[in-house]
Amino acid sequence: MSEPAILLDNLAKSYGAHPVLQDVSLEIPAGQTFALLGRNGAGKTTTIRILLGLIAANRGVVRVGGVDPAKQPIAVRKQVGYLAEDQTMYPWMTPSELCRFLAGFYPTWDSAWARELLNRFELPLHARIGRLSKGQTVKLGLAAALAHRPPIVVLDDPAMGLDPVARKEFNRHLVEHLQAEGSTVLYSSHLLDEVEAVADGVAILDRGQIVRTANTDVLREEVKQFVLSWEAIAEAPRPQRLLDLRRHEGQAVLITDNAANYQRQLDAQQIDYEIVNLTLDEVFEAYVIGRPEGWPDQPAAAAAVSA
Ligand SMILES: Nc1ncnc2c1ncn2[C@@H]1O[C@H](COP(=O)(O)OP(=O)(O)OP(=O)(O)O)[C@@H](O)[C@H]1O
Repeated sequence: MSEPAILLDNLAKSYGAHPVLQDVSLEIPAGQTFALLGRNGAGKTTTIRILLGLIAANRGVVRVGGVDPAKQPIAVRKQVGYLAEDQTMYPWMTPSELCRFLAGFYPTWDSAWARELLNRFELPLHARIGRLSKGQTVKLGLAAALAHRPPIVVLDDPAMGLDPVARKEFNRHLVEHLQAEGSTVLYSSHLLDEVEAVADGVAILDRGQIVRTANTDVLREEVKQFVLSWEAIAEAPRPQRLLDLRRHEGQAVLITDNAANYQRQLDAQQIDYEIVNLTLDEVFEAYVIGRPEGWPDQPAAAAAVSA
């Protein structure tokens, strides 16, 4: 098998005594678009900054295009197009001047491609960057990240602060680019619905740990909601991997990421249930805010627990 474009193995990072990443492992094959999902403070930016060699991990192996960013940060930056969460660009420059400036740093800078990206994103070439809207600034950041034709693209929450239409437009540009270039993309976000249209795979990061890595189709297939009567739940088996359990209007509403297996178990016991497909947003919520506690052992306990 060929080497993954991005590899993290057993990564750990603390700020002082505060652990931020613990045992983070991830492999992104070349050519894939991968979303790193997590709530605010989950550790997405920290992971990305380690990947780019901007900060060092305390433990673990990191390889970007086969290179260790802690040892060769410049070699990594040359093959990565990076859009930072909080990009600071010189406000007095124009997009056209910024491109000329950046071209000096990247031997592979493609001026014709840069110009085409600026046109495609409908950016004014000669307006001061400080005068651009938030959406235009993000698009300029994307153009700057892509214009040296990097094999790997890392985007830290690129759609943050954009309105829904601008986010869709941004994603459309991104998808078009990906189809044209075949780059590997790591994309951090907490906007699931949009990620769904773009990503081949996702990793869900929760409080510094990866709680699930999967292809988006697999996630939708494996993670489902079951609704059964609260009385039935006392007789029903507890799902092997229960992510959430709520009581709602006399019914048990539960989410498991082993849906096919649980369905077989319920069928075998002839327990009535309804099965509900979830959006990627709901899947994400089940992993990061699901509460699997409160499974009743006996009918008496079942009557006592309520959401
Ligand atoms: N330089 C720093 N010093 C101390 N703590 C930090 C530093 N940078 C980040 N942290 C802490 O590390 C944790 C993870 O932060 P990080 O920015 O990686 O999260 P994130 O998932 O990118 O969040 P967001 O979606 O809000 O950008 C947070 O608790 C944050 O306060």
